[in-house]
Amino acid sequence: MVVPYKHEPFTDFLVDENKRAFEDGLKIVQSYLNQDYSLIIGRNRVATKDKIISINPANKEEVIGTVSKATKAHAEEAMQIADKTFKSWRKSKPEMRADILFRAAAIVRRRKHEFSALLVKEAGKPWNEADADTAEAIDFMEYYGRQMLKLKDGIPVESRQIEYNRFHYIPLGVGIVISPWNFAFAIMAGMTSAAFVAGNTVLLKPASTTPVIAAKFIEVLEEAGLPAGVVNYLPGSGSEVGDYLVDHPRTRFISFTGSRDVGVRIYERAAKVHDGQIWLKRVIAEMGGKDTIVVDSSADLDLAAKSIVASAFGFSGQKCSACSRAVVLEDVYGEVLDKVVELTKGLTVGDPKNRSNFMGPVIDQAAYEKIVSYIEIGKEEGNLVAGGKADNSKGFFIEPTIFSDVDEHARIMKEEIFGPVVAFCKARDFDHAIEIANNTEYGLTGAVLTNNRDHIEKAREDFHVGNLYFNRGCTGAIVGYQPFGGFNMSGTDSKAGGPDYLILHMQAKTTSEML
Ligand SMILES: NC(=O)c1ccc[n+]([C@@H]2O[C@H](COP(=O)([O-])OP(=O)(O)OC[C@H]3O[C@@H](n4cnc5c(N)ncnc54)[C@H](O)[C@@H]3O)[C@@H](O)[C@H]2O)c1
Ligand SMILES: N[C@@H](CCC=O)C(=O)O
Repeated sequence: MVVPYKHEPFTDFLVDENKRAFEDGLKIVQSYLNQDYSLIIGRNRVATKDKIISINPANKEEVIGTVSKATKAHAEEAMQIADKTFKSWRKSKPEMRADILFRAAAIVRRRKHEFSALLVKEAGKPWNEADADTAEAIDFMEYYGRQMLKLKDGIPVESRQIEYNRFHYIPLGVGIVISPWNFAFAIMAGMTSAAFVAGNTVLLKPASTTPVIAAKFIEVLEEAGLPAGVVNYLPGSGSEVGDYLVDHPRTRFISFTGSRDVGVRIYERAAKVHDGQIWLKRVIAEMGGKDTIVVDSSADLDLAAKSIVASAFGFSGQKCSACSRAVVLEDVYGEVLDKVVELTKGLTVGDPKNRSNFMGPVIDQAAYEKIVSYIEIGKEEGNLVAGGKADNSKGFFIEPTIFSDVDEHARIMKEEIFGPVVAFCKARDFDHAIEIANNTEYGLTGAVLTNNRDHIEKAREDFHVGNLYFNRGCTGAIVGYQPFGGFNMSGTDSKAGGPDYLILHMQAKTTSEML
């Protein structure tokens, strides 16, 4: 009997023992920096000449690892293996597949701080953010394993006396999992786990900035007993390997998390039926956000300020759920802004290997340039009241930045920046605040700070986001507690870590036997 699911607790780093354990994790990771990682295609480790070099975004000189880079030929070989493996894997017992996930979760839990330390180095995550990423990876494995056990016998349907009807779920086939770098462990592991525990085989293309954590995850799956060929590891260029696999006629589904533009491209390409293709591909896409915290006149303003700061600047604002817009009712606007500026001035930015730094770097040069260009746009569109400086001499560091008095239609109020930049906008009244909150093409997360019950109910009905929070920040959904995913251009309305997520990786079959 499997014990009921509970989310993995976060580590309290004020406890000396935990702090030391994390420092040990950093030492372990340091001992295996700069190793070479091969592609994994079926049973074969395939080393290529062309490499992806994963670097530490806080220290560009430090190489985390070199990773073989798949070509289209490797993608084709992996597709054939995955397709062949599907023939046996689809018949494997769901209990066995779930057990592999439970074992994998246990292995990661035992090496938790090592995995988090790797995220500090490879993704530039501060300790607490890295700890939460690893905890979420564990949660996804534990949760999806249990969901599979719930779904394995299907759902009861009615039968007449002359017949026996059954309704159960069967897997889809080969799935392409394309994951982002920002939850380099949790999202990559969650998408992969959901796909294979449902009985599919997988070609995993991790983000090119964080391929090493994905390689380590595959090692864990192997140790947990996952047969060769079920999950194949194929780092490579999105436009080359990604397009090839998305277009492939044997691809049955694509599970993608990343930016709006790449998501739309995949969605469009997947809609085309290629020669030899005998199904319509399914696309599960989780995309960007432009997330808003609304502060009502009745709110606890200290709580509001803390929530904005944590949601805007945690992990340097590089969360799809990050608060990049604070919409504040005019009578409390000045007070909230002052409090947020004050808290922000106390934040430290630096190498996340030192626990004292609240914020680390942004992920790479391209992200750095994009964010800096939005800071320049912000200077035209609002008043710079905190931060604004950036330094990429050693790593990609950008100060937490606040713009005040930004018009509701300004670009920094509409476009995803994906960095530590928040725009403040004044609302006339609560209805106006919700109108502003809904005025982007996204619909991922949002929060409302209020003590007005009518306003809570209005927001519940009219604030059109997949994850809406009251009297807290807008980041930090927990698997199984706050299923996560957005509306409109934030994706295909799926909910990762929710009770209906696994079904997206399966198809329902009805059988009816005459008695
Ligand atoms: N909704 C969510 O749950 C969620 C979660 C995390 C991140 N995100 C979003 O992800 C973005 C940040 O992540 P990112 O920078 O890694 O996104 P990205 O779109 O640049 O890349 C995501 C993945 O797609 C791959 N890719 C790139 N071009 C491709 C192509 N033509 N075909 C197939 N694959 C291709 C990349 O290599 C990477 O593995 C932000 O927009 C953020 O909001 C959304
Ligand atoms: N699930 C995470 C965000 C994932 C996207 O980056 C959160 O709720 O903050």
